[in-house]
Amino acid sequence: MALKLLFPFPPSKPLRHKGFSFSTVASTLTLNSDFSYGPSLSKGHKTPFQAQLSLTEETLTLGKIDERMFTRVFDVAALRVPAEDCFPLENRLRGHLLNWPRVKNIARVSGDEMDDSIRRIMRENIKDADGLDIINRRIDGKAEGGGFDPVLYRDKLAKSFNCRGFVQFRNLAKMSRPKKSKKRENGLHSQSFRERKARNSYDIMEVSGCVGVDDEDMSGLLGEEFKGRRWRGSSRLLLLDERYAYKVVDELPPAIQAVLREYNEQSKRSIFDLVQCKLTLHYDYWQMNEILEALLPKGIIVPAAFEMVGHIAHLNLRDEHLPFRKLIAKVVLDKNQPKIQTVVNKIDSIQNDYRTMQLEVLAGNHSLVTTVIENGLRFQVDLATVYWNSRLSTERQRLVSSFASDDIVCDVFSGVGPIAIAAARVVKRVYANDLNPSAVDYLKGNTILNKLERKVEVCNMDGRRFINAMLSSRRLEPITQVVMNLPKDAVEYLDAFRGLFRNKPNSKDYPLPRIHVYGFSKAQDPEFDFHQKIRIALSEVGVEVEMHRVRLVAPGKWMLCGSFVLPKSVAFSESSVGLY
Ligand SMILES: C[S@@+](CC[C@H](N)C(=O)[O-])C[C@H]1O[C@@H](n2cnc3c(N)ncnc32)[C@H](O)[C@@H]1O
Repeated sequence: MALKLLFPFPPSKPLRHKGFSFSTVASTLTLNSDFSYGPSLSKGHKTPFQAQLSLTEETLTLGKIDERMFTRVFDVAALRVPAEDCFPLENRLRGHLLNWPRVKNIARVSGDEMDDSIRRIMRENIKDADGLDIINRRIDGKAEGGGFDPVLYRDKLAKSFNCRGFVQFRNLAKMSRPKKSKKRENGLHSQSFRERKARNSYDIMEVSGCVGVDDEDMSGLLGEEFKGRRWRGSSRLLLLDERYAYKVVDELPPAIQAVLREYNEQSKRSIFDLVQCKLTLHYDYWQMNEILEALLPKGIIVPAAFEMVGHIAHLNLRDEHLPFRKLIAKVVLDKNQPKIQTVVNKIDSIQNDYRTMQLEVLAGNHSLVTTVIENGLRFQVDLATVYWNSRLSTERQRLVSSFASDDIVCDVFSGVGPIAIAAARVVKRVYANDLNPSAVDYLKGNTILNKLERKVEVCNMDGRRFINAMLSSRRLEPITQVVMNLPKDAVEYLDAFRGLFRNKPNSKDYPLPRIHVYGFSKAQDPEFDFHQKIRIALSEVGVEVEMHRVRLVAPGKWMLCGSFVLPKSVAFSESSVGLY
């Protein structure tokens, strides 16, 4: 956070208190009736320019936000203290300092810094009222005998050059001028978020006036003889709690009064002032919900959450939000960059075979290809063509943690491979399949991305055919785990296991796989309901199923995982279901 402090404005109307003199600050302040702690858009005051700004149709429907509308100015009191006393005092005054989120309570004062070597020279040379003139002459290289001090020389050079070259010799300056960059438009709203973030300037503060000590007075630092001179030495502002914004010293808590008294009386170098500042908070300061609350029409619930898939924010907006979807997306993007680069909204519920979503890109770049990191693995996905759901990450972890190193896993509906590839880290071998050719392409890519391609064999066929091929094959090692993660339909595929083992050699001793099948249930007793569905699909009553509730996908609708060992009666059944 950088605080830009402009001061001092000439104080008006002096007050007096026990040896200190104070000034009130001329202000156009309108006190607000919002007494909650901390800054808010409804507190503070707007600049006269802002008063002319209003919400436009463009803002609401196209999401073109004039960020200047969100600038708010707050009056804050501060102690202006010598820089070196700042940290001890911060500790001592804890509880009395400003405690606003993301606002530091120590503020830098522009031009407050004095180089140590200058300080030393000041001490050594300034013995009388002409001392400053001597210093000035030394800076300008006109000092008698002394020559340049390296620090002062550097200072002088800094005045002759700037980043574009020589300040005074324009032709020479051209030679050292950096390449032209695009001229920035005027106004904060035109700067990109990154630029401002880089400069850490989401809150900018100005000192509106200085109460107590004449700013031209240097006597505190250099002794009485320098009263009335310009320089004051390094200082910082300790921002006081918002309760003290309009207080004079008499009204401050004893702890602060004691500090002021102590330092002003004891220290000859004291520059302790009570000053009144204007703390200006900009668009970047405010949180997503605060901005949306201010922008959306009253009565509309502010969307509070979104799902993140790599760099993509995935909104699930209600109908009432749809007219403002671009505005909402713009705020989501602004407030979550650079993590979020694209904001999309789901247009329709998932209905197609490949379980892909219909998405509308609302803000940011239009690429729906992203990389997701899940449990230390990297997955490339294209949300336009494949299925992905980050909310299932815990479930995938739970499932894979039940696998052993000698397992051979079949993932029937593997998508881009979050289960198959995670399993490949643990087990001996994985066979992964998906009907969607695009998912299979990404699956192959992801096995390589995670350096597990040698452990994963990828297939692109219908699930039923895959089950048949894998489990009835005589060439393959026995499959020990089968994952069927297609909650809408997977249970319907269980009949594919009927009779698959009847032709195996030594069939009666053949190890039977453990099947993990996913499904939904809206029933009162979801476990019972899903168990019934499994029994019916297997045409077998005596099957013991271990049930796990994965998550509530909609009010009253559970996603479940049923795990069971394929019953012998099903595996060796004489009747089998054909491939249709
Ligand atoms: C719910 S997704 C699960 C993907 C993956 N297991 C995951 O956790 O991300 C279901 C997947 O099954 C695939 N699918 C749908 N019908 C299929 C079928 N008949 N045979 C094989 N795969 C199918 C879809 O393309 C989709 O990738």
